[in-house]
Amino acid sequence: MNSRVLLGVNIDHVATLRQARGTRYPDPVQAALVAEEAGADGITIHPREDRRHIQDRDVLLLREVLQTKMNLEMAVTDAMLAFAEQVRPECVCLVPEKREELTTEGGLDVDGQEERVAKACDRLAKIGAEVSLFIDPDPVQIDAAVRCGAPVVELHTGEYAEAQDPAVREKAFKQLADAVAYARKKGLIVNAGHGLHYHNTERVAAIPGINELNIGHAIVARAVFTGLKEAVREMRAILERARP
Ligand SMILES: CC(=O)[C@@H](O)[C@H](O)COP(=O)(O)O
Ligand SMILES: NCC(=O)COP(=O)(O)O
Repeated sequence: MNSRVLLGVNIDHVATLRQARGTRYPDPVQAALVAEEAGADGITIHPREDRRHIQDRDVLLLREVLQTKMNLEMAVTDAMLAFAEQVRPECVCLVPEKREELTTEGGLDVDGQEERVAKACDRLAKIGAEVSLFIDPDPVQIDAAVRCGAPVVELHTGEYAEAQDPAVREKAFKQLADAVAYARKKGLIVNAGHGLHYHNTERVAAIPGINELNIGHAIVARAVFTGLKEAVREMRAILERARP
């Protein structure tokens, strides 16, 4: 029987709500503990270079209190690598960042900056972090990830998740499913995420070979109406339904 699909809950946008007024609430640290109680297998946080949401204080406190695993998303910069060496998360996911972007727009171009990414992977492996590369579902990028020595890739599901035209969505889904199979053949652990919500996640979770889905914005949005515990439980149930 296939092992269950893991759920990584990204709590960035709890911090977005806090930063909107500069208050001390809602606290993403409290959100992480609630998400863990509700069934999250890990907590994803993305201290962006502009610190628009997650703050260093959040990361340092979470390091002390998380009971599952910390997946630290970060840009490939010396400053963020040094921060990861200070924090020592279980997992680090290297993502592209542009200050002007509303959210992550594409996957990391590993193929175009292989030496830089390989050095980052090596530096993070030395602190015992499991390194994941957030890439488009593209065999060229998957091959580059293998060359860089990353054991994990997280495939960007944005094109599938945000497609309005059914034909475009189906094409993006097939590209994603083919990329999962290709990456698995290369011996990689395959995660996925970005833009997944309560109506488009089940079929992604059902793709054979998917290890973990990282989902945040949709869970936090649902939590506004149902509460975070229920929102995580509902997403957990979708993953169980996809792969009983
Ligand atoms: C890489 C990815 O898709 C997300 O994990 C990332 O955190 C998105 O950035 P925001 O959380 O700032 O929207
Ligand atoms: N890496 C994807 C992630 O952590 C959450 O992305 P989203 O669900 O907030 O779009």
